[in-house]
Amino acid sequence: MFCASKHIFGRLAPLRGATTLSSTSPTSTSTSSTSTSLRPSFFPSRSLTQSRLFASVKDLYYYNSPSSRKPSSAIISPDDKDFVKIVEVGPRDGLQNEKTIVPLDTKISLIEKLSTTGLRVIEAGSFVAPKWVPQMADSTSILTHLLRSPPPSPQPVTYPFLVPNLKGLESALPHKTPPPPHSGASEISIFASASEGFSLKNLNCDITTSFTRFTPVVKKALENGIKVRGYVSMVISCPYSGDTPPQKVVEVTKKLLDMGCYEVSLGDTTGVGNPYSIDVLMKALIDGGVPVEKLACHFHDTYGQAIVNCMVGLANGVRVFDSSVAGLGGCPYAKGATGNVATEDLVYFLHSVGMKTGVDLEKVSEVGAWISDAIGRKNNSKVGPALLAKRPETSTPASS
Ligand SMILES: CC(C)(COP(=O)([O-])OP(=O)([O-])OC[C@H]1O[C@@H](n2cnc3c(N)ncnc32)[C@H](O)[C@@H]1OP(=O)([O-])[O-])[C@@H](O)C(=O)NCCC(=O)NCCSC(=O)C[C@@](C)(O)CC(=O)[O-]
Repeated sequence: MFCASKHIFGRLAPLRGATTLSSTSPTSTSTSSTSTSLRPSFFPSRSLTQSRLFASVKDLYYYNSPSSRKPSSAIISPDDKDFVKIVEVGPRDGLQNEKTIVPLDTKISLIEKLSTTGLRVIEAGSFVAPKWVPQMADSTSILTHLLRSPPPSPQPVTYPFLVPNLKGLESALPHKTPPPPHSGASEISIFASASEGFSLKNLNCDITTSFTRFTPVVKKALENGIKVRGYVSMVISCPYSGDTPPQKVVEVTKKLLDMGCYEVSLGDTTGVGNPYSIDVLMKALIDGGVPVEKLACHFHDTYGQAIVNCMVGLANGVRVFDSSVAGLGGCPYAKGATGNVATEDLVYFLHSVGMKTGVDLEKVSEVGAWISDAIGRKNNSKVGPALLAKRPETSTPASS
C-alpha cells in the first residue's frame, strides 16, 4: 500500500532546496486587491511560493491512494512513521476565555472523557495569575486530581500545564506539604510572543524580559525532571503590532529550543494565517535551521483556514498539531480570536490523508457534543455533529 508520509517527505525535501524565494522586496508584493492579513508586507512574491505549495498539496493527495484513506483509530505507536501527535488544548486554551467559571467537576470530566479517546497529550490548565485569567484559577485542584486519580486511558497520556514564571512553576513542582500534597506535573509549557504588542498584553512585559523570566523556569523545571514545551504566539500577524516578520518567529523559536524546550508550537493566535503565509513561515523556519520535527502547529480557526493551514504544515513535514475539542476557545488577550481547529475536524482530515493519530473520531465527537452542551456553547466542529447525526438512534450518548 502506498505510504503518504514517505512521499510527502521524499518529494518535499528536493522541492525545498530547489525553490528560491528571491523576490523578497516588500514593494513588489503590495497590490490593491490584497489586504495585509492575506499577504503580510514582509512576505515574498506569491507566484514562486504558489508553485511550491501546489506541488506539496498535490504530493499529499495525489500519491495517497484511496485504499490508504481508512480511519485509523487503533492504538498505534508514536514511532509509526505515519503517526501524527495531536495536542488537545481544549481544557486550557478552549476554556480559558469562558466568561462564566466552568465548574471544576466539568473540567475534570472533560479531561477524563478526552483521556479515553486515544489522545496522548491533553493540556489541562495553567498556573497563571488568577486576576488575569480567573477561569484557570483551579488548575492546582486539577493537577492534584489527575495525580491522585489518573483517568483510565488505553494509552499513556501527558497532562501539561502553562507556566509564565517561577511563581507558576511552584504550583507545578512536587508538593510535600499540605494542602494539597501532589507529586508534580510531568510537563509544562512556557509561552512567548513573536510580537512586542501581544507580549505586553499577555505577559505584562516585553519579549526580552519574558525570556529573562523563562530562563530560571526552564532550568528549574528540567532539574526537576519536568519536560518543557514552548509556544510562540502571533506568528503571522498581531492586532497590536501588525504583521509579524517570519524572521522574528525564527528568532524566538530558536531561543526557546536553545533554552531547553523539546518542541515549539507556532501559534496563529488570531487565525489570520492562510496557506500562503503559513507556507512562507514554514520555509523561513526550515531554511533558518529549525528542525521541523521540533515544530508543532497551533492554528486558530477565526477565518476558517485552520484545516487547510494544517495541511500546509503537514506537507512541510510537521507531525504535531494542537487542536481543541468542539473548536472551543479563544484568547483573553486577542480580541475576536475564536477557538483552535476542532480536534474532530483535524482527526478526520489526518485520517483522510492516511496519517495515524490513534484517536477514536467517534469518541472524540461525543466528547465535543457533551462539552458544548455542558457549557452552553455552539459546537464549532463541522465533522463531530455530522458524524453523530448519521448514527442509528439507538446509540447511547457520551453524556450519560
Ligand atoms: C505573567 C503574569 C503573571 C504577569 O503578571 P503581573 O501582574 O505583571 O505579575 P506580578 O509578578 O506583578 O504579580 C501580580 C499578581 O499576580 C500574582 N501572580 C504572578 N504570577 C502568578 C502565577 N504564575 N500564578 C499565580 N499568581 C501569580 C502575584 O502573586 C501578584 O498577586 P497580588 O500580589 O496582586 O495578589 C500575568 O501576565 C499572567 O498571568 N499572564 C498570563 C496570561 C495568560 O494566561 N494568557 C493566556 C495564555 S497564552 C495563550 O493563550 C496563547 C497560546 C499559548 O495558546 C498560543 C497562541 O494561541 O498563540
